[in-house]
Amino acid sequence: MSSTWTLPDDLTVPEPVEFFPAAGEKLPQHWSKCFGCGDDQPAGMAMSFRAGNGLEVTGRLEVAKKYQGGPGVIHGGILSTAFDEAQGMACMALGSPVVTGHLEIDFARPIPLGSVLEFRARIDGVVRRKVYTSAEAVIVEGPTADPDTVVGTSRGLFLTITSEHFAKTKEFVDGEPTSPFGTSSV
Ligand SMILES: CCCCCCCC/C=C\CCCCCCCC(=O)SCCNC(=O)CCNC(=O)[C@H](O)C(C)(C)COP(=O)(O)OP(=O)(O)OC[C@H]1O[C@@H](n2cnc3c(N)ncnc32)[C@H](O)[C@@H]1OP(=O)(O)O
Repeated sequence: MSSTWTLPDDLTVPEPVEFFPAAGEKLPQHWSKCFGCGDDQPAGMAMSFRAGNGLEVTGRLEVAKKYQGGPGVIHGGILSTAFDEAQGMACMALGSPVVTGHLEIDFARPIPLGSVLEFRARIDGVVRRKVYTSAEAVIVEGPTADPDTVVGTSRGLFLTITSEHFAKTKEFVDGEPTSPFGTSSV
């Protein structure tokens, strides 16, 4: 791995908000039209998430045949999207919407089509509006499944935002969302 990623000295580690689900419970979608997790997005990746301990979440992705990059393996952009989603969902523990500012991925092992990936993502700490996150992925089902072998890692900086952030792009939403703005923040 080659990276300039470093955690700042003034990092603080927040407590999850009180309405964040308990460990093992499902997380709500942040936005039903989301390509990563929305159930109102037929073309999407349909990722699902559960709360972990503290500031960690776990996510699940079934690697469909349409996600192919090289012969028989996942496209790197799909894996990057899944990390983006997983680390964004970890930020739900703050109770504030976020967007990705910076994301960097290491692709450690080939991931065959038909695998089921588990993502373990967490908030490492915050500085003002900056949320530092990291994650790993393992294959939990499929021909090369091994929950102890990390197949990809990621580090990402997310920024907390207000609902104003999406005011200018609201008119471009495709169709009527099943979960409206206001209840679904990003
Ligand atoms: C239990 C129920 C809970 C319910 C509530 C929870 C709701 C759900 C919560 C969460 C789920 C989310 C799941 C999402 C998953 C998918 C996410 C995506 O894919 S998002 C799409 C891609 N990203 C964009 O489209 C952003 C585009 N970029 C921007 O809009 C801006 O650049 C933005 C907002 C990122 C920053 O702009 P500025 O004007 O607001 O802020 P400035 O002043 O520039 O920066 C603030 C600080 O951040 C640093 N910064 C900003 N960008 C940086 C970067 N790229 N690298 C390093 N530092 C950066 C700056 O240096 C500054 O640092 P200094 O405070 O001064 O120390």
